Amino acid sequence: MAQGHVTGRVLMERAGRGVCDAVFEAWPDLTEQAGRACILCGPGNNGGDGYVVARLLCDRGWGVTVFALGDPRKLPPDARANHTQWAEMGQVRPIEEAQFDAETMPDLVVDALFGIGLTRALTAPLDRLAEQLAQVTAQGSGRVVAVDVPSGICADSGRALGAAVRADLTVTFHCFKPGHVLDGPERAHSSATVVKDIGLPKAPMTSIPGPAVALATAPAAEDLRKAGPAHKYTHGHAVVLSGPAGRTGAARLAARGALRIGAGLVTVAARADALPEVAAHQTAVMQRVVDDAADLKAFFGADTRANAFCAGPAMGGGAGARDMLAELLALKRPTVLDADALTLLSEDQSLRDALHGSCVLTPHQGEFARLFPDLAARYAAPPVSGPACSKLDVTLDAAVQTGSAILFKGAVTVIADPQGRAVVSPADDRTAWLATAGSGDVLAGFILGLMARGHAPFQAACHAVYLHCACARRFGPGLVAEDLPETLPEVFRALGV
Ligand SMILES: NC(=O)C1=CN([C@@H]2O[C@H](COP(=O)(O)OP(=O)(O)OC[C@H]3O[C@@H](n4cnc5c(N)ncnc54)[C@H](OP(=O)(O)O)[C@@H]3O)[C@@H](O)[C@H]2O)[C@@H](O)CC1
Ligand SMILES: Nc1ncnc2c1ncn2[C@@H]1O[C@H](COP(=O)(O)OP(=O)(O)O)[C@@H](O)[C@H]1O
Ligand SMILES: [K+]
Repeated sequence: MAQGHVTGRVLMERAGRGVCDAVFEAWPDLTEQAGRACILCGPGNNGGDGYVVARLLCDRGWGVTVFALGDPRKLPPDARANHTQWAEMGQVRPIEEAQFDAETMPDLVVDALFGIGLTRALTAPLDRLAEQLAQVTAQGSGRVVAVDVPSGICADSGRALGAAVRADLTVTFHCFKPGHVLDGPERAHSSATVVKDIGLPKAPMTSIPGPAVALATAPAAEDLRKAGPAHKYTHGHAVVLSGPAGRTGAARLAARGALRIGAGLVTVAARADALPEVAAHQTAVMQRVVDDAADLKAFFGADTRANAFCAGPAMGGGAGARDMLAELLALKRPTVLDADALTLLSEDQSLRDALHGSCVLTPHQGEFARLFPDLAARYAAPPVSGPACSKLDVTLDAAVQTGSAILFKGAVTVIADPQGRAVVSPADDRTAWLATAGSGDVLAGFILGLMARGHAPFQAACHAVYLHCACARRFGPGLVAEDLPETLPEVFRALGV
């Protein structure tokens, strides 16, 4: 397991030390007096990390019991060396003897059964142990720390391959793996995950391994700045197609988002009967009567200054909306497709065929399933072997299928483009406040505004998701959709824009 000039043995030592450090940082009460720990060690290098943790806790005076899966003589070399070192200090008992109940539960259980090498579901007695641990910790006894990944969870996807350890804390090394940040249809298997640096090259915590996959990062301030001798058209003209009277709120939210993110001009295009409603609520946003597809073509077909469009939020269905969408796609300009536009796309193959490389589709889970039933079924099927199908995989496939950028919303959002680039935006307690009516409409407006400003579709989508989450984090609890555009100036200032 050598990596450059650092030996695998050194990395394993650092990994074990990282686990101990993270445990005492997370639970300072455990530093007050030496406690009791139970370490579950697997047949690979994850188990090797476990033997290091056993030794380090023992050095601190802890009472340590180690249970091992399989024959330790068959461990890979670094893990075997750490097993040998531990065997001079304490016992190793077969995993079959392990069991957990509230009376005998130690202060700390270390899950070092499997890490990134898990290939299939846990079998007896491990599935039983995972279940016992979940029951005992749910009653408030003991704490479980997972080394690298909770055992039973696929590190590539975050999916449970059957039974899985439920950890209070997961300590991973060098950088997050996709499984730490993606969510699956199953419940989360770790309450918290921390990354410990083990001295490998490349800055930790900024990327996740795999082909061109990264965590969402802040846009560079200069990418968002307005400077120099510009006029409003330099920053683009964004157009939002509105729904009918009584349903214009979604388009107005998107328009406000586009304006705040810096589009030079924003127009809401609405049917004549809906226009007074739009006008009553907007000042800086312009309005234009667009009753049908012919109007759309007449007003915007030749006017190439209208350089980005958004269709879908509360737009409605039916033949009129369908024809409008067909006309819009024929313009081949940067276009965000959300909500009702996605439903129209899922019902009409000719619309789908008209998608192009300047489109961004922003489905939530239900819309994704309507648009891509095969991919959704693959994702929903309970996985039994690794690497399991992930939200990342299906978003990348959807981007290839449509030839457009796909932004798959949810607590965790994944953005992918047809060239195979992908970005994952992780969830936290603050971004959970984005689960409020209209926040998706604002996100569509953010993407629209950035595309109007000249950002390429994939980049606009990535920046918009980051800024959307940053607004939620900055505003905090109580957030409603209207707050998102109004928080953007503060977020811009914090980024140095
Ligand atoms: N990379 C690095 O730089 C560093 C890595 N480090 C550590 O190494 C860990 C990766 O180690 P690893 O590759 O040895 O894999 P690991 O997770 O121990 O499991 C493989 C073993 O499990 C077995 N097995 C799999 N599924 C099974 C099942 N359901 N039921 C039963 N058996 C099953 C599998 O057997 P097989 O599938 O071949 O039959 C094989 O024997 C990583 O997560 C981190 O903790 C750190 O030290 C820091 C530096
Ligand atoms: N736990 C969550 N569940 C659903 N959406 C969430 C969650 N956390 C954050 N979000 C974000 O909130 C937004 C909701 O958008 P959407 O589902 O289109 O709602 P709406 O149509 O009401 O605007 C998306 O950007 C999504 O990523
Ligand atoms: K583990």
